[in-house]
Amino acid sequence: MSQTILEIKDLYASVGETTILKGVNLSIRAGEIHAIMGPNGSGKSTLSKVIAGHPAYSLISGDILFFGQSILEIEPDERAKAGIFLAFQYPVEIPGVSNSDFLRIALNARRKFQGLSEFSPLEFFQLITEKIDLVGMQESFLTRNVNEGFSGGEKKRNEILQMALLDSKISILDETDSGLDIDALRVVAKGINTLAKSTNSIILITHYQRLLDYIIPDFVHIMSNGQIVKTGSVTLAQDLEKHGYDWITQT
Ligand SMILES: Nc1ncnc2c1ncn2[C@@H]1O[C@H](COP(=O)(O)OP(=O)(O)OP(=O)(O)O)[C@@H](O)[C@H]1O
Repeated sequence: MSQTILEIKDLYASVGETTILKGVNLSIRAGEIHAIMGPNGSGKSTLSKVIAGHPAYSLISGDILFFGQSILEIEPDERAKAGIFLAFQYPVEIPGVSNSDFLRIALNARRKFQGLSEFSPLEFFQLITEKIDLVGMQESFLTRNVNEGFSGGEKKRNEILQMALLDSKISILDETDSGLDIDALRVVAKGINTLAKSTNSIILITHYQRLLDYIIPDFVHIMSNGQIVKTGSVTLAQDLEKHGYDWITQT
């Protein structure tokens, strides 16, 4: 059986006085793709941010193990360098920083952590020109400031470009499909499928079954009120599309 990359044990987390995650359990092995669906406000993004170590969220109890080691005391940037990647639902703009510099610095920080040599700007340029093809992005996006003036869909592609470069162990893609037109959805899904390997794992947070026509998950989880209330195969997403979330609470 393949190695467990991420294990979430009975996780409770809050924002201020409000408890949002109320006992999440999830285990993800190498080579697996997991989709997380669920109604608005059920805690999907919160779960992704807690895994990444976002400082706005406080852990109440439970644990998050990455390759068997608790990461609760590890800073967000160290989690990223160790191979936890989060593609944001709302990617941020960084004025004054070119996309190319940002991506090179992020990649070199990860490589340094891995004990690998850092890429020079020229070496990086050769690598990035291969990777932009994967997400169907034009070279001109590299010299623009990070996400500044990018359309919604372009920002999402840029997140997948980061994923392609960083070669993380677990990539959490929070509503990467929202804002993508039909052609872009196909391109991005193809890119994600290319990046899915037997040595890494992917969590797709999505509202739409159509994404799962292109990227077939091994498991579909439904989150409701801060917990995973149902787990199944891709047919669970198809059933949801037909019957809506009320069907879950009635079954
Ligand atoms: N920083 C915050 N401050 C206050 N409330 C928050 C914060 N982050 C999350 N919440 C609340 O926690 C609940 C869960 O939010 P979350 O974004 O995790 O849901 P979601 O399942 O991802 O929703 P959606 O499908 O709409 O993106 C919501 O009620 C939200 O308002």
